[in-house]
Amino acid sequence: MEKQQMEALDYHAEERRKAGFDVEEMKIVWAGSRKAYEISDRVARLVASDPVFRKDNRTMLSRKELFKDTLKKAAHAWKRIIELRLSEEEATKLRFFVDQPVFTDLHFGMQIIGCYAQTELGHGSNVRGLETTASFDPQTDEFVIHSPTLTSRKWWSGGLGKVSTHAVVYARLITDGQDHGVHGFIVQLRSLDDHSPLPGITVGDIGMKFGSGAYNIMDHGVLKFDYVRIPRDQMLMGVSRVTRQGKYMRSDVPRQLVYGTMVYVRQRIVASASSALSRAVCIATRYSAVRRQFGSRNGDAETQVIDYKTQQNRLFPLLASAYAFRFVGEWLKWLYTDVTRRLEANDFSTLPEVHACTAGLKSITTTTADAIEECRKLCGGHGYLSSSGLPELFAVYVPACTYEGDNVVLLLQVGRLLVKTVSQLGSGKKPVGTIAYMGRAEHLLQCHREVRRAEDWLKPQVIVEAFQARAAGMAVACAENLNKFPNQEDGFGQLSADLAEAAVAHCQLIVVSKFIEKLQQDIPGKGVRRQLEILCNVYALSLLHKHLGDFITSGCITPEQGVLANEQLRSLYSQVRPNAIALVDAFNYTDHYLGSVLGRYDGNVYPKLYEEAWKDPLNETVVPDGYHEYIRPILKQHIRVARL
Ligand SMILES: Cc1cc2nc3c(=O)[nH]c(=O)nc-3n(C[C@H](O)[C@H](O)[C@H](O)COP(=O)(O)OP(=O)(O)OC[C@H]3O[C@@H](n4cnc5c(N)ncnc54)[C@H](O)[C@@H]3O)c2cc1C
Repeated sequence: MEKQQMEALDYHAEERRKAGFDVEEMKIVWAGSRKAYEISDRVARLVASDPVFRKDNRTMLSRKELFKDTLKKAAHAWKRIIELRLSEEEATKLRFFVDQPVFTDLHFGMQIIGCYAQTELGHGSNVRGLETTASFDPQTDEFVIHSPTLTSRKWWSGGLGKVSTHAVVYARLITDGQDHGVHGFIVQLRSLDDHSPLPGITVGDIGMKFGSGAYNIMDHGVLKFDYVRIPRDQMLMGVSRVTRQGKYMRSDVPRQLVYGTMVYVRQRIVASASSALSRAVCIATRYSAVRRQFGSRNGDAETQVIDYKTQQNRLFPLLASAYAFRFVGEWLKWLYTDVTRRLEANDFSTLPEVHACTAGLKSITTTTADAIEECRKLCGGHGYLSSSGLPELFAVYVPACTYEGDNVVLLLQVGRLLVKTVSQLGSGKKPVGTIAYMGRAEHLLQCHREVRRAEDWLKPQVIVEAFQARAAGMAVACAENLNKFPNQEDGFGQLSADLAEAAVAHCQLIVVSKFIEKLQQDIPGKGVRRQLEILCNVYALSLLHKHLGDFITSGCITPEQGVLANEQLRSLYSQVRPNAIALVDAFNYTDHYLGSVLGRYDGNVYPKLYEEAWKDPLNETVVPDGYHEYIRPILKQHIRVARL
């Protein structure tokens, strides 16, 4: 009886019954392990049931209220972590599900709060262009930090505006009048007694950012130095140092050590991409199964919009991408361990490739921003409401395309490595890691794909080779075109759009390959592997269809084979369709975390949308503020032209 009642409330019950695989087992695959799943499930429910973590009114708060609410949640999260004696993994999950990060999060129990101040008003991507100076004064054994121009003011640093007491500041190191380029310094900004700025420091918030709620929870800051003195030992002296006499010296510690941290940070970014994308896809999929438009005959129900092939063609590749990004993120965790081990053994051989690979993956997985926007459109008009959760998700996610390296700038770094690899092919130097296939470029470009029927596109080997040949073909074409320029740097500039496209092709190959490798692992649970195979093929063939021009121009497939790939893709969509709701249930998101009326687990969308509308502050009164001043005069024609 109880089950019947539950199902009566579940508008997706029929959809869930259709699933051809074990959802509980898929949840474990998604979480990474049974233990990770159990922790995540428990902590998500804990957060969802705590009224302090409520966030349904977030987009309506003023900036000040929002900032204070964020601090309150962070303090409460910390209290719960202590009271419940949560492990580090559980505490991390708790902050994740609170879904409102603040700069104090990582700092509880510490005496200072730090931020990272590199970007300036005038320069971000071009770090060499930074203007803040750190001049050594041998008389006092101090550095003098100064902002010489308007464009040298630090800008964008998260946590700087109102919260941080200290910053790692990047500035041009000057000793004895000589400029040694940009180095890091630890600078105290605010008093530890009353939080007021120290002498010579001007600091504040840079103002409202894109969207309601969203990243406005964070105090990104502006910072100006007016000859601020810091002791010499506050320079970060890992790779170079300044002696008491003011002599600049490079240490023998390899500069490549910084790569380890970078791989870690980018691995986190890729993981967040799969979280944000899966969230948007979950909302759009559930709503697409509830929403009906057209198609009713003889009094039958209208068609669920998820049954329209155009909806599937837009939605299912995004669903497949969420899984693909999850698995490439898992692989990056392994890569980080591998890099750390190699660095400890002074083995730097794979670093250029690892650097390029993580830069490129950061760039292509943060296209999630476009995917969130597509999910909003997939939800039609209601997707544009704040209560759909999608506008805020988009606004909070979209800067990921810019921070930690502008995506285009990163792709160009990958492109450079690709053409360098091509140019070294004849020298006997073997490409390694994800770029190893370049060693077979000649073979890949001559060889033809064995595809005669649509089903031939289901063979992993065929897919991988097609992606390898496309990436190799584009890199070789760039290298050949580059050779036509007498000056290489001019060539890089002129060909930069092609280089970025070649980099995208290389990175998509990595994601496809890692998905296929995941399928070679032991995957228990009825039908789970089968669903993942379908999603993997959807991911690969939808990319192939989208970039068909690249594949055909590189000569790696024929136009007829492209048509067969599309035919196969349509058949795959039909196989995803009955499993779609279960595939998003496998993300195991609570309604609290999703924060979307459209994405509710029970699909009970319309009464909740209606209810939400009445919560808007505009509806607190039936006659709005401003009626007497501005609406009534129009209606009564009392406004005189002179007053306009
Ligand atoms: C939400 C958010 C949080 C941030 N947090 C921090 C922080 O905590 N600390 C910090 O120091 N900074 C932070 N930043 C700053 C961030 O790191 C920079 O904005 C980023 O590196 C991009 O630099 P930019 O703003 O100078 O962009 P620009 O480089 O000015 O980009 C403008 C355009 O020029 C293009 N472009 C630039 N160079 C090239 C090139 N060589 N070839 C082709 N095209 C090019 C870009 O693709 C882009 O389209 C944050 C930014 C945001 C949005």
